[in-house]
Amino acid sequence: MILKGVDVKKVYSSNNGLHGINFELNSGRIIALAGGNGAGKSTLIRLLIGEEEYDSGELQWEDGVSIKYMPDDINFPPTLTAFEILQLLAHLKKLPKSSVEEVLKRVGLWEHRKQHVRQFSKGMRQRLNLAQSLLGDEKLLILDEPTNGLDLLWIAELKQILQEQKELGKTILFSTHLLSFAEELADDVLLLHDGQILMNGSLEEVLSQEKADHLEELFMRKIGLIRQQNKKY
Ligand SMILES: Nc1ncnc2c1ncn2[C@@H]1O[C@H](COP(=O)(O)OP(=O)(O)OP(=O)(O)O)[C@@H](O)[C@H]1O
Repeated sequence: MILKGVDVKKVYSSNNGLHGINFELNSGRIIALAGGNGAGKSTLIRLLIGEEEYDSGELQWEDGVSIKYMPDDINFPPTLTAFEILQLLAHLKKLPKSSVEEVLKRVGLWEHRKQHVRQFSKGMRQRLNLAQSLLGDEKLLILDEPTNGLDLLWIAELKQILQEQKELGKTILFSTHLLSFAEELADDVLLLHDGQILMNGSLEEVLSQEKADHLEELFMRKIGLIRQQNKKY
């Protein structure tokens, strides 16, 4: 297990956030952190990468976990080229120059490496964002809504890229509100709703336990139940 979350609580003044969640993330898996708007996905990611402190509870990390993060948006310096940006990052991390070429080729930006980032489309910026997250050999790769701005071809390519990263021995956690995407890619799922966990475990187990064919069906069923319960009180 790479991480165990015990009663992790982070509540904002709005009374929203994460209300004491318990979960387990297993190593070497692709994990979907799924849920609708305001479910608490970004909040959890901020706690995992240490950008924010939790109010109470505990994150019990396996020894020596290093994290690489792909934010949902990066403001790259607009006057630098894609190559210059990645070269700078590789230099800071003492990575070989060849790693820059490798990741730029993998995200289809090698031909555009000499272009300034301000000329990039949203999808190209997102692929550069993905490329920076692929530089290095951190054990855990956390991606915040990685499909944002990607077209159908690149969403398919993203799935392959993340599978390749898993084959390299990494653990991958990605957030999404697209349950079909989560289902196509993930081994495990952590499904949040209103700062609570609806489901956590292997996708196969979760679906068979709940006798559902798809995550969406299961999600709608659970949400329906929650709404009914709330009506009663
Ligand atoms: N800094 C903050 N101050 C107050 N409330 C916050 C803050 N950050 C998040 N929240 C609230 O916490 C809840 C969870 O937000 P979060 O951004 O984690 O959800 P999310 O699952 O990432 O949603 P989305 O898919 O819309 O990005 C929301 O109700 C949000 O309004």
